[in-house]
Amino acid sequence: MANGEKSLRIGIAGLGTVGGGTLRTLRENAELLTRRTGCRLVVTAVSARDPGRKRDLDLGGLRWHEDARALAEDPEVDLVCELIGGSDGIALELVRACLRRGRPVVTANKAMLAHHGTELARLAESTGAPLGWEAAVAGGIPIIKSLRQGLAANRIVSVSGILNGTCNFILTTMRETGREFADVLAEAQALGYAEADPSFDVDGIDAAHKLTLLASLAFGGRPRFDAVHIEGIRHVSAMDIAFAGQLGYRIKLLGVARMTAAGLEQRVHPCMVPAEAPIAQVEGVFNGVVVEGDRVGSVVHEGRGAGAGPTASAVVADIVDIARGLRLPVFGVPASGLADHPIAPMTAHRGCYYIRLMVVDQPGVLADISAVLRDHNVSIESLIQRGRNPGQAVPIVLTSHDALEADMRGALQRIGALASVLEPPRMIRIERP
Ligand SMILES: NC(=O)c1ccc[n+]([C@@H]2O[C@H](COP(=O)([O-])OP(=O)(O)OC[C@H]3O[C@@H](n4cnc5c(N)ncnc54)[C@H](O)[C@@H]3O)[C@@H](O)[C@H]2O)c1
Ligand SMILES: N[C@@H](CCO)C(=O)O
Ligand code: NA
Repeated sequence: MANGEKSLRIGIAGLGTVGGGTLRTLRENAELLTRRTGCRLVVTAVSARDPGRKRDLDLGGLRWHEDARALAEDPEVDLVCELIGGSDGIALELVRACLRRGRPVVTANKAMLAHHGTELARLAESTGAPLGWEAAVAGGIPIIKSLRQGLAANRIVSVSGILNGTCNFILTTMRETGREFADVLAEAQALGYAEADPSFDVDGIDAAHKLTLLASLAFGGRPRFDAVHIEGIRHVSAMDIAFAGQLGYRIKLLGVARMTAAGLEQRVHPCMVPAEAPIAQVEGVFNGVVVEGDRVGSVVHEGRGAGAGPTASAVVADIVDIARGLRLPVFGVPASGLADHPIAPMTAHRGCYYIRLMVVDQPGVLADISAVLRDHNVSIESLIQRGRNPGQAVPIVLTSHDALEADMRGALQRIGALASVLEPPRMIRIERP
């Protein structure tokens, strides 16, 4: 607060989807926010890359910084919102500079926190500067507050979620319309959901950034992005979406973190989830996170995970916390106490699997495939082979009982090498969150 007057002066770095939404929310809900915090939340300074760009925002009377890092030094700023993005570069330099001098920071930047979370948490703790990051995971869903505060009594068993709105929008639209992947991606980009580099969305990287942070908070460990098993949705085909429907499943890109006997399992990949499960009902750009606690049981969170309004909702909530004087450890425990959990390799994962093979329609093919599965301890739960096309390619779909990933991979390698199997096998894990 400046000179004892009841105001908190905010500097915003980055005036894109989230920065613009934040400025608007602070202005349009100003009176309400003042009543809730007891002080005026007033934007005094901004920085964006292109001062000449036409924006639908009134920037009159605001201090303009060519270099966002100047916000860390601006004497008319008490709190900085870092809404530029990118794991390194200006965003990281700005946040470091603010925390070093004890200036509060609110950020939506999951990439930066997934890569530099431990360092930034230590820095924040060393100067006592709050670092808010509710907007970084699942946009408007208050999942960070839920884990850090509401569920603080629980030993967390698992966290599973739809953490990328772009992928969920694409998968939902593909299922509903039968449209192509690339066509739907362009629409998600136009709607402001996608990352600057949309491969971050569709290759699962953005979801992995968010999972890294949720796992850190849930299990009190250092954020370990490098230890997440990541697969994206580029290879999910219309045929697999249709078979999932026939089997009573929907395909979702899930992030799952849980503590197993082999260590912390962190994985992001397409999953088949039962169509009636709460997470399967989370559609379009919505995100959903299911937390399993040892006391509370299962808690389901759902809401908008991307876009200007929902993300600004989370950014401003963090500003409100800081204005109210709330100070909480960045990852739920003091930074010096963050554990170094052993990491479970993906080959140690156990679960059920969907396998689709394109095979030559001829006698003996199924016998060969089931022999390989038997040799690798994989037990078949169900099998679909519909239609006939003698001598030509037909799909065979199998689902397995509980199996070890290492066994499944071994089996698929041998099955893929059979002369009667015409394309690389497609495998999608079945999950029941
Ligand atoms: N869009 C969403 O729905 C959403 C949701 C949650 C989190 N996020 C995160 O929020 C952050 C911002 O995302 P966005 O969607 O608003 O991106 P955006 O591209 O719309 O906005 C980023 C802004 O930063 C500005 N910028 C770039 N380099 C700069 C520099 N050197 N100095 C000052 N400004 C600079 C750009 O000009 C742009 O206006 C990212 O970390 C993103 O991952 C976005
Ligand atoms: N690109 C992200 C934005 C929200 O973090 C998504 O689609 O979910
Ligand atoms: Na959130």
